Order: sequence, then C-alpha cells, then structure tokens
Amino acid sequence: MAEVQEPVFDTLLVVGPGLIGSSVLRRARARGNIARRLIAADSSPAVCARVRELDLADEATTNLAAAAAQADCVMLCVPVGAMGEVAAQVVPAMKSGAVLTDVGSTKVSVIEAIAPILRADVPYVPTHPMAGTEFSGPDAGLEHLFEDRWCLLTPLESTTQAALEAIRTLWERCGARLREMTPPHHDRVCAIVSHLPHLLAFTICGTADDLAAETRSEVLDLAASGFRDFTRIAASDPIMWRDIFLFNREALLEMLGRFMEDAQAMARAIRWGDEAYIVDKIERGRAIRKSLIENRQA
Ligand SMILES: NC(=O)c1ccc[n+]([C@@H]2O[C@H](COP(=O)([O-])OP(=O)(O)OC[C@H]3O[C@@H](n4cnc5c(N)ncnc54)[C@H](O)[C@@H]3O)[C@@H](O)[C@H]2O)c1
Ligand SMILES: O=C(O)C(=O)C[C@]1(C(=O)O)C=C[C@@H](O)C=C1
Repeated sequence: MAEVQEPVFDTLLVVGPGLIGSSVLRRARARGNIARRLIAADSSPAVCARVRELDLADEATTNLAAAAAQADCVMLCVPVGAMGEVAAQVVPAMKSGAVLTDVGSTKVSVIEAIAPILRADVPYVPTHPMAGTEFSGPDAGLEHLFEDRWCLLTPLESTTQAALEAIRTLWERCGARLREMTPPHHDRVCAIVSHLPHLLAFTICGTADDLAAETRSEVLDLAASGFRDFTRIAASDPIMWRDIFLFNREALLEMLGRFMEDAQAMARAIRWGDEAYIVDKIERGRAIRKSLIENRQA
C-alpha cells in the first residue's frame, strides 16, 4: 500500500490562479499531499468565479489580505510587475511563521520589490518553475505541467532552512526537478533560454506581418512550417511578457546584443560562402536539440 504523505501545509493560498497558480492548485487537489485547504485570491472577480466553477480551491476571493490571514503558505503567481503591489497587500496580513513564495519569471526585480515589505517572522522563498504554455488564465492550468521540468530556487540569506525545505517538497510533489542558484545568475540564464526566444518570436511575427501588409501577399498563409513554431511562442500573454522584458532589462539586452553579433557573423558567412561556419552552427543546434531530447526536456 502506498505511504500516505502528510500535506506540506495546512492552508495554501495561491494569489493569481492563472496558468501557473491553477496548475499548482490542480496538482494539490489531485494529490492531497500539498495542503489540506486551498484558497485562491485574484483581483479579478471573473477569475474568482471561474475558479469556483472549476472547483480548483475551497475558497476563491478578491480579498487578498483576508485570504492571507488564513494561510500557512502564500504563493504569488501574478505578473512580475505586480509582485510588489500584491506583496504589500498580503504580507502585513500573514500569520507569523507562514511562508511567502513566488513563481515569477524574473528573480532580482521580484526580490527587490518584495524585500522592503518583508517581515522578519515571514520567511520568503523565491522560485521559478521552468514550465508553461502559451495559454493563460485558470482554464489553462494542467495537473502535470511541472512533471520533469526544472523549478529554480533562489533562496535569500534570510530564508530559513525549514521554509526552503517545505517549498522544495511542494515542488517535488508537483513532479519538478529542483536546482538552486543566485538571483542574478537565474536572470542571466533565463534571459538566454526563455526571454530572448520570446523576444525573437514576437519580432519575427511582426516582421512577417509587416512584409505581408507591404506586399499584399500570402506570406502568412504559407507560414505552416518553421514559422509555425515561432507563432506558438508568440501567442503568449502580452502583460506577462511586457513585464518580463522590462523587469529583466539588463540581462535581456546583454543576451540580445550577443545574439545580434552572432547573427551578423552568420550573415557574413552567408555573404562570403563560408560553408564551414554555416555547417558548424547548424550542427551545434542539432546537438543541443538532441541533448534536450535525451534529458526529457523537449
Ligand atoms: N506562463 C508561463 O509559462 C510561466 C512559467 C513560469 C512562471 N511564470 C510566471 O508566473 C506568474 C504568473 O504567470 P501565468 O502565466 O500563470 O499568468 P496568468 O495571466 O495565467 O495569471 C495571472 C493571474 O494574476 C492575476 N493578477 C494580475 N494582477 C493582479 C493583482 N494586482 N492582484 C491580484 N491578482 C492579479 C490575474 O487576474 C491572473 O488571474 C508570472 O509572474 C510569470 O512570469 C509564468
Ligand atoms: O513553454 C512555453 O510556452 C513557455 O513559454 C514556458 C516558459 C519558457 O520560456 O520556457 C516561459 C516563461 C517562464 O518563465 C518559464 C517557462
């Protein structure tokens, strides 16, 4: 008989039960080993109503502070630009010893926004699950979203070991693989593996759309192959990505600068017929894809 696991928390509050928050709620509901009681809070009454319809939590409310007062763990799942304002509503209401955590895609900016509001008796564990889709909102969540995906943790000096362990267990029970790193390192890594690819996808769609308008041609009707994969990423939420670009500005601009240099080098190789350069770049791309498949990340 499978061992019955004690839930990590008595009451878990998810603030912003969209794609990520509702995926955590779905997992917690399905497994029963994350929290005994689930609360969802959102500034949008429509989101709260949908959470109730989908039965994702025991309670759904627009009153963030009242919800926070009941919770042993508060998980912030709002866009990174809203983290500070939301923390200012929930942190003063939290119980002494309750754990604060967030899932924001940028870490330095979120920690900077939350630090001034933090209380000595509320340990804070910043995290970032590296899993998602182009969809958002409570309907988009998936119980299995985090399985085999990385969840990055960027604990602070003030983060207690007990709080870190509890949040590690929560993500393990969501099926994630865990890795710890510093917040600035996190932001540089995510700038290249997540934020720049989104910037390129939004940009290439814009460029193709301009060309289609200019030439009144069927450019986009024929965009069914390589371009199609960019359009999936380009369908992502504008508010979330606006915030990520603006709140990871320096790391993203650095990676964009490197990319533009490399793209210029490729242009030069094409101009001068440098076959070896072109083949080497393509082979490196193929090798990266192969290693992702082997590592079950593709
Ligand atoms: N989508 C992804 O692939 C992904 C992956 C990992 C981490 N993240 C991060 O997770 C967070 C949530 O992303 P998501 O894709 O789940 O977003 P989402 O748009 O699906 O959900 C966000 C929710 O936050 C609510 N919200 C926004 N501002 C609020 C405020 N001021 N007060 C209360 N509620 C508010 C919205 O109403 C919405 O229900 C973001 O910080 C994002 O960077 C996203
Ligand atoms: O799979 C996708 O659609 C995603 O965009 C997920 C993705 C990523 O870029 O990998 C997007 C943002 C997150 O912060 C983490 C994961």
